[in-house]
Amino acid sequence: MRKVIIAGNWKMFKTRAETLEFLQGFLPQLDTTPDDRDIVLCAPFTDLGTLSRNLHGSRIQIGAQNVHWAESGAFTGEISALMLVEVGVRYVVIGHSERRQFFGETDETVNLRLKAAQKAGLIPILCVGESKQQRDAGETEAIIFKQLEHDLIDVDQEHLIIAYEPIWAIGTGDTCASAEANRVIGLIRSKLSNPDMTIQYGGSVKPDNINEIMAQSEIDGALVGGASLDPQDFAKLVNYKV
Ligand SMILES: O=C(CO)COP(=O)(O)O
Repeated sequence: MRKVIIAGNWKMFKTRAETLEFLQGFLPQLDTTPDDRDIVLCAPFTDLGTLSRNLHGSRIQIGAQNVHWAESGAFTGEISALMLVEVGVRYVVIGHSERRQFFGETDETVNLRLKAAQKAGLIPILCVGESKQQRDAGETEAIIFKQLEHDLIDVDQEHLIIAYEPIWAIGTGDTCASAEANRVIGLIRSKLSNPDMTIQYGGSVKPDNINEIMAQSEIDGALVGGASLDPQDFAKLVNYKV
């Protein structure tokens, strides 16, 4: 049985006060959430301690949005996997398209981060996906296969989640048709040594399309940006019905 994970990626949103306000609105709505799904919140570094203190004993697990590959060292501004583990983090997003696009992330550094995260006991959420230009040029499969081939060198596929996030669907409201997301995720699965890996879809997932997305046979969850910021919307997402 593949594990279903609904994860919020807060990106660079929410101060500590806003995080507490979110929890106040969201937590009471978890009472009716079926336990066949895991829930993860991937927050900015400065919110991780707040989440950890306030989610003790809760079913929500905590994720970060990046991690450096070295265990420690003179890397001003970076955070190590051990530092994340120490504040109660269990998951970490690696290779998000925003990091590949704006911060020089390459398949080589993604691979280093994946291995360092796993070594410390974190479960990476590896993001892959094509741009609009690549899709229009018919390169979707080639781009994703290339990402997987390089990113996964010597990576443990038993302790890994993949998120298929077509770049053109992120933050645009232009969701990938669920059948197409299902097709691409099926192709991703065919390249893996662990066929039971949880593979999420990400890109404009909202309360009004989550049921259709989760009804797809290959899709094991969602990585949600914008709609995870609102406690009512995120509650609707984790309470999806198929
Ligand atoms: O990038 C995403 C999640 O990592 C998706 O963002 P949106 O849900 O805002 O499109």
